[in-house]
Amino acid sequence: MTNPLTLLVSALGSGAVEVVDLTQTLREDSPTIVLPPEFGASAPVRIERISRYDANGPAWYWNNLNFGEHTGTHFDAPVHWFTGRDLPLNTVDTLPVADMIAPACVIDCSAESADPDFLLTIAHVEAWEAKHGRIPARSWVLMRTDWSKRQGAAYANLRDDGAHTPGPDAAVMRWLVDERGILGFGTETIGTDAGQGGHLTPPYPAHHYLHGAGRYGLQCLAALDRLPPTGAVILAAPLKVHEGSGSPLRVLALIPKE
Ligand SMILES: O=C(O)C(=O)c1ccccc1S
Ligand SMILES: [Mn+2]
Repeated sequence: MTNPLTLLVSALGSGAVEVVDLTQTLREDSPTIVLPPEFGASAPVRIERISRYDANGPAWYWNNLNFGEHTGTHFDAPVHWFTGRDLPLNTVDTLPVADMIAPACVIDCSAESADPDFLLTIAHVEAWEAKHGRIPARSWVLMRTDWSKRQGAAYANLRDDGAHTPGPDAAVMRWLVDERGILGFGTETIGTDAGQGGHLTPPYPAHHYLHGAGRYGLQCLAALDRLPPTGAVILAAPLKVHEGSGSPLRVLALIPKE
């Protein structure tokens, strides 16, 4: 039998499988989640040059990096939320590596997301399933909003009462986890939850139900408009940080070309 990895390498070489980068560049101006002022805050991204072929290092260029775990395009592990705090293998350094490669279902909510407070519901997902088939267990569900096309303040979309960005409602997150057994939920926005998700019941339902079931989140994704509704395979391997709750990472999609 042909080694399936040989087939994959051949398909990559011939262009039969395209690799798409779903990652936003991690920069000093990468936005971080804004929580109510009484809570701790993520550190801003710092890229501190150590040397660049100069007196501090004549033949080499390197930097010190300083950033919060939940910055830029990043991965949420179950330990990140209280509902997942006591689960086994719930940190980025212990979660099963087999979960780092998985298929994706992409739900296009780009039109609806003209309303920054749009919430994805079960009805939206059932309408998607009527066209594309049932969401397979252990799949990523990626909510395409085209929010990654926004720049600066329009991306964070902060108002006096916090961020206004689209996301899932509580019922759909419970349903995706309990009835479809998804591996995780991914968004283009700064959180897997809607910007006003703290006012839903339970608060931040994507975090609540995903991590309570030992499932994962991906945030600040890009280029979801380049993915088909089904058929893509996602590579998402967070940094192996001791007892980490999440990490910035490179997220890649393998897409079969017709
Ligand atoms: O996981 C995140 O980046 C995120 O959205 C978040 C981080 C910390 C506290 C609350 C939230 S809601
Ligand atoms: Mn996060």
